[in-house]
Amino acid sequence: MSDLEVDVVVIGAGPVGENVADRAHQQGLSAAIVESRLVGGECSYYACIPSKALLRPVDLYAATQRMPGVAQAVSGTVDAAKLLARRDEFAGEDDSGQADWLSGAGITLLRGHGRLAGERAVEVTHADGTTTSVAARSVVVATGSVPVFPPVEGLDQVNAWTNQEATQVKEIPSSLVILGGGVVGVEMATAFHGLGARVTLVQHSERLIPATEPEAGRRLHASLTASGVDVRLSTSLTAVRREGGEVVASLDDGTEVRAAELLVAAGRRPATSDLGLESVRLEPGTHLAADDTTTVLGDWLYAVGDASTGAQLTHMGKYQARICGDVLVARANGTPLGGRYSHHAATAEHTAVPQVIFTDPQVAAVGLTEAAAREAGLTVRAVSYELGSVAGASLQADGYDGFASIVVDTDRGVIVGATFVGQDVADMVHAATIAVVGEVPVERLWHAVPSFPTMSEVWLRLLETYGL
Ligand SMILES: Cc1cc2nc3c(=O)[nH]c(=O)nc-3n(C[C@H](O)[C@H](O)[C@H](O)COP(=O)(O)OP(=O)(O)OC[C@H]3O[C@@H](n4cnc5c(N)ncnc54)[C@H](O)[C@@H]3O)c2cc1C
Ligand SMILES: NC(=O)c1ccc[n+]([C@@H]2O[C@H](COP(=O)([O-])OP(=O)(O)OC[C@H]3O[C@@H](n4cnc5c(N)ncnc54)[C@H](O)[C@@H]3O)[C@@H](O)[C@H]2O)c1
Repeated sequence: MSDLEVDVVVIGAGPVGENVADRAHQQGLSAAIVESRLVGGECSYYACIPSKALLRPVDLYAATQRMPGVAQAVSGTVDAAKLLARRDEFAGEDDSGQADWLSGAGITLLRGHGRLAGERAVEVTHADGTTTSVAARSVVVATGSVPVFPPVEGLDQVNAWTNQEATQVKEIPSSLVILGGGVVGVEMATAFHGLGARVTLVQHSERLIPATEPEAGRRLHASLTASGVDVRLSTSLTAVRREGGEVVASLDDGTEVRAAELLVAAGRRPATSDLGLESVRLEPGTHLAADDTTTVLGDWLYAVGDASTGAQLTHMGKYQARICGDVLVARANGTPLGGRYSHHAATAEHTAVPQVIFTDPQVAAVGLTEAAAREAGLTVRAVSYELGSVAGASLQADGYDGFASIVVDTDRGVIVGATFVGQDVADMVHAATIAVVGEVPVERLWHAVPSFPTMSEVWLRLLETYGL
């Protein structure tokens, strides 16, 4: 006999888990959610929200420096204490508001560590050691991810920062070494450099943000370097030690870098090691392979968000969550599941994952890069255009540096990928997302006239460059 019986139990109350529980509950299913730390998850306290709260003032300041007449008005140094206080307003480590929201929504919150205990069963271990057993028609894993520590000598002995210490920083250190030039690495380099730290970024591959178009990494590299960040490409950290309070990082080019702190931003792994996966014959520590309906096993085990094989982004996790909630409801009601573009298939995971990297320049992209499209066997042609040559961009900032590119599937005449790099491009990617998801023929896009003088005029230039 279980302590609690519900239609659905979700393990992990990050943004993704919360959305599954809410979506299913709003359509009549009883739902419980298990959380071992803070309701709201990594995103709310240690990732998306605090990082963007740190980055926005840096971004704003950079923009003023490209505007004669304003640059002089905004002189002096950034008041880091005020910015950290503002960050705390967004991402203080208090989840009472989110917990209240759950209870107001009628979802049962179980605080503790959740583990699968066989099919359709979850055991929750609370902080005081007591347990609650939950029986559910469906179990959803939404446990998120944790940082990876590469095998570097001494790395586990220097109190290295992860994204948690970086985003919750109480005082800006005088200097910071960052291991990893992926998304976390470049965003945190931008934030900490802008807030006054001397930053060294170590990346073992030959470019920054390697998953994006190569030109995006090149422009970002040039900009970070010009602003004073010491970027070491094709370089690995071989050993690290603390000496007199400082971190001493030994690099494989024979040099050493000294800094007050070291941030590890070398990727993430799913938080599935201690989840009882062995009780249902799944491999602990692996990403849970979910199909397009978010189902992992039979009609009862589901996975969404960073713990699953989907994209590691909040908006994509929440998209999977909406699909998962609707699949749970359909199965509970005996309704057949719909197809590719129904509410029951996370189709965009394959074709149209958008992402914005909040650096200076911003990098906003959706769908496939040219290389990824070719690897997928598509026949494509990519064209690009200097954003600074568009009237809207040159009005936006003096010396505007940026570019846009589209990847066109020439067999079907539709865009399968787009990238925008430059100041204030974040919101431009959604138009591209609509074009990719809608599979709008480029001939039809010719009639989507961008307003003058906006940066979206680059769409017209891209289509002209393509040959329309
Ligand atoms: C520095 C940084 C910045 C980022 N910025 C962005 C951004 O700007 N935009 C974007 O889209 N994405 C961003 N991301 C990625 C984003 O944070 C993740 O994709 C998102 O948090 C995934 O949500 P989730 O709900 O799957 O997992 P999480 O947010 O990690 O939540 C999982 C929750 O499950 C709980 N949990 C884990 N195991 C158990 C268990 N066994 N029992 C009970 N509870 C458990 C955890 O305590 C946690 O609260 C960023 C990531 C980092 C590191
Ligand atoms: N704005 C956003 O959307 C945003 C912001 C931050 C994070 N995120 C998400 O969080 C996830 C994790 O980000 P991340 O930056 O930790 O991972 P990542 O996989 O994007 O980047 C890690 C980088 O570290 C490098 N690296 C790994 N081991 C190394 C080593 N030993 N020495 C030197 N370099 C090494 C890799 O080459 C890689 O480029 C990403 O998948 C991303 O989607 C998104």
